[in-house]
Amino acid sequence: MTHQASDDKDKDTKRKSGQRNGQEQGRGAASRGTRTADAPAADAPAAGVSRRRLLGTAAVTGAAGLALGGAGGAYAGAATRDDPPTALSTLGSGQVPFHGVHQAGIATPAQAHAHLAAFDLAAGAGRKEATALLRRWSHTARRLMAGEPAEGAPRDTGVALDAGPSSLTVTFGFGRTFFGRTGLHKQLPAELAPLPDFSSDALDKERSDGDLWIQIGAQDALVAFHALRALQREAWKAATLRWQMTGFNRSPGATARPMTARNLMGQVDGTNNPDPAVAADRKKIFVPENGSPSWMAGGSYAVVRRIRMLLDKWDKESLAAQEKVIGRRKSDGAPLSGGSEHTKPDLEKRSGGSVAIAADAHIRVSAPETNGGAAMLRRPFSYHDGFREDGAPDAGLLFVAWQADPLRGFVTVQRKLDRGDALSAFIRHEASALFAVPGGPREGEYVGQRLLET
Ligand SMILES: C=CC1=C(C)c2cc3[nH]c(cc4nc(cc5[nH]c(cc1n2)c(C)c5CCC(=O)O)C(CCC(=O)O)=C4C)c(C)c3C=C
Ligand SMILES: [Fe+2]
Repeated sequence: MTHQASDDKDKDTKRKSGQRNGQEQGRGAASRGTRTADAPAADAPAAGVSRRRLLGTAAVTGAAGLALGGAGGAYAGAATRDDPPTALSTLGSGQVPFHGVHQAGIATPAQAHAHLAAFDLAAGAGRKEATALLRRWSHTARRLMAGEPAEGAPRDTGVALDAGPSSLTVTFGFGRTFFGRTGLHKQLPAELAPLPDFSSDALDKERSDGDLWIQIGAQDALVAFHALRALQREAWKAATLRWQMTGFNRSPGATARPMTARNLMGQVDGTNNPDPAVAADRKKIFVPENGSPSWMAGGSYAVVRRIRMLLDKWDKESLAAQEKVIGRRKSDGAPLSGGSEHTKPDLEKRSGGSVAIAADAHIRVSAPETNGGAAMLRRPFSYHDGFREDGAPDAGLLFVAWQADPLRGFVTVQRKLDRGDALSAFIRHEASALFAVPGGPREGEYVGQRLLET
């Protein structure tokens, strides 16, 4: 992570810096062409990709066999000069639409590269400046997601030239403090009430909260950085960076077949998530069309937690002990009650005189069944920001949880985890934020228009 306001401070013991897992990348990030903002894309490269059409064929490059991580995740074979020209990659051509019922970057399968950034409105900036900023940011996000260069002043940096849109998504949110600073108190959703304190919190206020939030995801690191930089520059004098965190996930094509991602503890992470394609699950993730406040229709609330993993401690545990902490097998993510990864955990099952999934196992304590149905869509990214003075990696999870109501999602579950999760001994919650993420913009709209023009 970088922290604009306190670069020097970062050199202290903490080495400040941000996650993910979730649904499998290989399942299609690369194979996704155009898709709706809330659904995975089809295979075909997006029509009209204009920044740079990804036609890098073997013939063009003169380097036959440069098969870069194709969609389905198959490892590149040893191609020969006689092979027919092959598109260098479908990875770059993946395009996610900016417009839609929901903003992109929520139901979109998590990409390999991410930036999370929070901004505060500058002193003296109010609703007018915020409105102009959201207009600028939306204009640029739409262009970049379509593979076009930024066109606002200052001019495009060129960092993403030659690359396709690479499934870039840019998602915007509003923090609680935004409403006071813009005089929009009456529009403040009750759901943005501050998160309660949890006993295991060790939060750094400087890396928490913020008036505005941007989540950027892309299958290419340069495309992701390009978007971050373009949006930061366009903040101009209206807003300044409060904190920024960089995250990553497995690259599409790294596994031979689509698989759920792993986190930096080595666990299969993201198995039991609500499915945005299922209507009943969608209700848990998104505010309904007739929801309140009306400007949040189709929106969602994002809880962001930077959770450092105590990896030196974790890595010393035996495999059996690690599996007991989570309640799942490390090799394939199967529940300890038996079956394979997607078998429903049997919380009652006993083996050898005790429950197969321990009373304090993470999946028991966090399961909707033990939390009155509370659920959230976890869409995290891993982070690694170097090493601390004691030699331990400054690494963990940028935990991003999406829900229609944080009280019925994150808060309920975290209260329970705080009291009795075996995983707590191996993690530290270091930063926290909650953002209202409005629904997706319709054609011709900018993000947040229904809030800012009420
Ligand atoms: C408050 C919510 C949660 C926090 C914070 C959290 C942190 C956290 N989790 C893992 C690793 C895994 N979590 C898994 C499942 C899981 N976790 C939560 C919630 C929080 N996790 C839920 C609701 C669930 C699903 C429970 C269920 O219904 O089965 C798993 C198992 C695989 C999976 O389903 O994804 C792992 C592994 C880490 C490492 C972590 C903090 C660093
Ligand atoms: Fe978890």
